[in-house]
Amino acid sequence: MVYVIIAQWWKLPLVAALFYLAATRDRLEKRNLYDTYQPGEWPVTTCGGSYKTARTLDGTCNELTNPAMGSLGTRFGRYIPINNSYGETTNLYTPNPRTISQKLFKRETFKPATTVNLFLAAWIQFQVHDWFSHDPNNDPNNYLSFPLPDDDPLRATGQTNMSIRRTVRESHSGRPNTFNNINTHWWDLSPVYGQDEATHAKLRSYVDGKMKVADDGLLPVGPDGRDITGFTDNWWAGLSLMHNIWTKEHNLVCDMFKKSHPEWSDQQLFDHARLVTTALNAKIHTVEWTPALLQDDILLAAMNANWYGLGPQFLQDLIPDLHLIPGLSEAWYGIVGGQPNFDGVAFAHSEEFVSVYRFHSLLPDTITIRNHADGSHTANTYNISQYSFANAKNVIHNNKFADVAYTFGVLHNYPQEMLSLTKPGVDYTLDMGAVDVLRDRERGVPRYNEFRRLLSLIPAESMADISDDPDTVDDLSAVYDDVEDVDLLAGCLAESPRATGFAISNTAFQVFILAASRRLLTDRFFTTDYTAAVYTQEGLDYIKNSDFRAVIGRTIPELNASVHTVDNAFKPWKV
Ligand code: HEM
Repeated sequence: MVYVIIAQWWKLPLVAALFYLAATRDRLEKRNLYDTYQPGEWPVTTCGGSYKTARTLDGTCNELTNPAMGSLGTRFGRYIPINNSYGETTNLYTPNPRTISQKLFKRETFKPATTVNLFLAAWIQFQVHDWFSHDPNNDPNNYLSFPLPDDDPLRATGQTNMSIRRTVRESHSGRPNTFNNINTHWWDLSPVYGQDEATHAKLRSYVDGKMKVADDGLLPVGPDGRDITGFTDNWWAGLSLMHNIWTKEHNLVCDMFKKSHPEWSDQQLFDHARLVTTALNAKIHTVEWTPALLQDDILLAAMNANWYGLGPQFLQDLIPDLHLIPGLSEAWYGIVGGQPNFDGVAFAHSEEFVSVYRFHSLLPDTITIRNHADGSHTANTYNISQYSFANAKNVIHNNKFADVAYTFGVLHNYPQEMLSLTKPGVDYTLDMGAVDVLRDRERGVPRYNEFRRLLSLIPAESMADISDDPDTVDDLSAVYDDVEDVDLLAGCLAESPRATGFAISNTAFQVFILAASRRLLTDRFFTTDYTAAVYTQEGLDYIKNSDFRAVIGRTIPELNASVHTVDNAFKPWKV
């Protein structure tokens, strides 16, 4: 099939745009999926227990022809050819990552986003932790180190260099380094449930399938000041909120199943509740979160098609899916409940996928808690260090839980980023802008223009091709001598025009197109086993009839009215 690159595809009429996005996805699936395991390298795993009808803790035994696929600790894949994925060496520090952070990422003026609330940021980091993480401790014996620019304000303190630990990696002869995902790749709510027996055992009450909560109904807090839950790296109040909400939701689903299946064991209740809670989370991300981030009619239709299919429900009900023509079947009935498709490559998240989720600019400098009853501001304001890591507990436990959640629902201020972060256990201050840039270079994610070429987009010939805003072009030109040097993150943040309503660039969007379908299409529990036999009909109906407003309303009943003032819980609630 001939593929013509249409730079501003969002200007096409709806149906033509949907065809174009489908063709783009098909092209990306054919050209941009690469396994970093060579034949014979995949770990060997055997399956036991209830793996056929329940998700395993470590993600093994989802794809039964390769039970290690997507499991805890396996390698990231790539969306670019393996030979293009060598980490940078000669230009690793050029231009200086600190210059990019200070000159391009540090915003001087306040830029409020008025169309989404703070749940949007908390939600995506929660999902990111479900999908991936590199080893947060990195390599204590191996540092990346570069001199600070001459005019850097940090020089006044006597500091001359900036150092960060290298990512933990595996070296191979004759091919690029690979990096392991310390989480399961599957979309399985592992941050809530834990991914190893020891962690998981601490989280379970072992009564009626439920997860442990303290007397106040919230997650217990551990001696390190963080909630006792499955994954707490880069912890902050937003993550605590998400983990509490989804733990409560799991327990409510257990109540539902306990009523209809009083004979079920604790484990049966847990397994079914996990399946339902996990699928509901994936559905909300697909048909609510993504359309809130990318507020565009074409995108809304495309995301709904991924989950529900384009066919009207009554026709889908009349004619069961016979899976006769796979592509057509998926378009008409949706991915969920259909046949899996790996496009010949084992499922794994990719380094390029990690790169486009570097959304640190979504974080607010301060959060002022508001009273959910009347919208008034309380006296409790927290800056980043006060709402992050162990301090997150002060936000959650020194305020009413409903007030914190309400604040996230109505807050829509996204001012500056965190360019001097102190992380417990890390012996240096993190400039997250510089770190984000350097990590991509270290892990062999190409610079902006090369990335575009490899993902079938037209590369920029000059800085003016990246942005149609003259000030942005000037800023880029002040830092980069050559358009080929522009880093992926810098280019994506600068890129315009964008599709109407899009909070991300069209370049980053290519990765979304590929990954959004793939993480559903390759998972047995979203495809062949998304059935009443595995989930129960009650479970499938529960997923179908719920949205994020329903989850918030159920888990924090005080907010049921507030969250229903909007048609999508990620849009600012009306005060
Ligand atoms: C206060 C909240 C947050 C803190 C304290 C935080 C901190 C960090 C730190 C310390 C790292 C690792 C840096 C390194 O590579 O050495 C990191 C990585 C990352 N963060 Fe955040 N972050 C926060 C919020 C967010 C949010 C809202 C997102 C949105 C998606 C996000 C996305 C990422 C991604 C994609 C990575 C790369 C992960 C990897 O390398 O596997 N973070 N963050």
